Amino acid sequence: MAEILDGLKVSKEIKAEIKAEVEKILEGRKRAPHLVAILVGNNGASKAYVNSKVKDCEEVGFRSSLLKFPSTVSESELLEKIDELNKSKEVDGFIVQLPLPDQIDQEKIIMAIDPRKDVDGFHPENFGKMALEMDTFLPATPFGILTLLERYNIETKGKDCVIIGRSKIVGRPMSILMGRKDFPGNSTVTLTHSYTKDIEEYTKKADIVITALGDPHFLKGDMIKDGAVIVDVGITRVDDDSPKGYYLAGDVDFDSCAAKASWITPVPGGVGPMTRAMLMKNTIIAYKTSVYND
Ligand SMILES: Nc1nc2c(c(=O)[nH]1)N[C@@H](CN(C=O)c1ccc(C(=O)N[C@@H](CCC(=O)O)C(=O)O)cc1)CN2
Repeated sequence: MAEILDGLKVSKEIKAEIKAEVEKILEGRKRAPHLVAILVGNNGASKAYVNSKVKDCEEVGFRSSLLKFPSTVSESELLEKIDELNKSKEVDGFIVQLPLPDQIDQEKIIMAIDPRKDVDGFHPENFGKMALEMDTFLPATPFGILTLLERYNIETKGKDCVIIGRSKIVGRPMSILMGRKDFPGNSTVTLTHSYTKDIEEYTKKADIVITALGDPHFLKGDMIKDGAVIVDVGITRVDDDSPKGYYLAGDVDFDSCAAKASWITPVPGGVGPMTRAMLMKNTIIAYKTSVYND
């Protein structure tokens, strides 16, 4: 039976470490780190994620601002706001919550963010630096997974790692990070996706499987090998009769995989809270490296 990679517990530890760091910083400086979040539209999950990021800021002692725009907002309005945030001496980092409505070109928005304030690590300059093993902001979800593996001392060196899903914010950066020359990394990585002929052929041989496809209960126990490490990034809201009206489903069929794996992340309480904690980490890095906060 697998042991749990407890993202909720580790995220609390990380936030406590950041809080202590902020308290120390504030002894000698004028202002707290400031994170701004831009939320466009009414997507229920996006609203919940952004609100939880604001709550995390309060918890660690950051200042936060939530800027809400209607789903009809124009691209130029958003670009104007981004320009303002780029120039502001009061803002250390900001994020634009994804996904964005269809009329907005996501790439244009990401390209407009000053890489020094891009605490999501999505700007091509930061993505490139990540690939080149240079110091930069790592995208929060992959950063969270690496940190979770590190805190549980999961060996990744020389392991076969299969990633399912090649999204720009999770699967693709994760595939780069797992193959980098630092810890945790040094894995042999296979990035599988919708055109992979037989995913099972890969997952059955993998020491580490990271699923990020958003297909509830996709990965079953008979698709993995004994002792594998299973990391579940998927969080899908599935409608049900509960008071909330939905439950959260991971990509992993938890019971059948937990029976065979050595380590496994739960949903909720695994990768999600780690994503939030690493955004706080990136924000304090942005604050410390900012030219404006002395
Ligand atoms: N600008 C960004 N947009 C999006 C990102 C991102 O990193 N930057 N990632 C995802 C969503 N995401 C962060 O924004 C995110 C996902 C999940 C969680 C989380 O805490 N999940 C909890 C369950 C929460 C719930 O009850 O719904 C868990 O898994 O335990 C936080 C953030 C897409 N967009």
